Amino acid sequence: MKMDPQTGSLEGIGHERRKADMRVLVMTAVPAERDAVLRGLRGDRRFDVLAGGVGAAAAAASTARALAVGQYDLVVSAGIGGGFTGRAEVGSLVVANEIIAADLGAETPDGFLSVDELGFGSARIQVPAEWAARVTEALREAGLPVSTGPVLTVTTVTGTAETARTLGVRVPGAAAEAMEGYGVAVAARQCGLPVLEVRAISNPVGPRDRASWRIAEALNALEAASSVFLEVLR
Ligand SMILES: O=C(O)c1cccc(C(=O)CC[C@H]2O[C@@H](n3cnc4c(=O)[nH]cnc43)[C@H](O)[C@@H]2O)c1
Repeated sequence: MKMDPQTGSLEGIGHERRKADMRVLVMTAVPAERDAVLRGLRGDRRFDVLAGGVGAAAAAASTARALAVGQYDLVVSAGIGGGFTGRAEVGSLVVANEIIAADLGAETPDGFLSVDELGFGSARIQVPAEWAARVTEALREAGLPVSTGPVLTVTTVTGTAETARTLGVRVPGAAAEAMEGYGVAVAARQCGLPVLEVRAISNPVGPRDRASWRIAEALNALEAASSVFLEVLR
């Protein structure tokens, strides 16, 4: 099946054909996330779900390897993540409208310069608006708390209020942070495929308190979201 990787447009493709043909690669970081997604997908053969490792480099390499051997129409980065206070609460879901490598750039005495500003490509990858809207709406209709916004990919989990503030200023409207989305998205883009990122929020972005992370709750939300993928990613 052919799809415009920028817009994700499926125009001209009949519903029945889409249903039959769509193949989706879901990339998580760790096995616990992969297993939550697999539970939600209930063995549907249109989806392959892999745990590609923590961080953008492992995610990009694992995604590229999977895309080299399989035929897919859509790539999804999925897992748990940190939520920006006031944008995404613990236990809720975030669907990315943009995937941003938030610390890819250069520090200067006058502040951070992104790779875009440095003239070395882009730290931002757009999610096709049609897909982001469709998935957000379906999750909401399923009764799951969900928001849409930029999801940041960071190399270091934020551990202070100051860094949380800095990131929020760097990317106005930032909804969540995680560590893999940009890597998955770069691999997908190089193969001409559209990408989505969905995060289940396990912790607030801010002062580190690992003991308070609600991982089980987030994995349950990820499982519930994945069961919605069955209906909407077709
Ligand atoms: O300990 C466990 O049982 C467990 C189960 C599932 C996942 C984990 C992880 O620690 C996954 C690491 C993964 O989580 C993302 N993440 C979560 N919160 C944040 C955050 O605040 N900032 C950045 N990344 C976050 C990240 O994508 C990691 O790959 C443990």
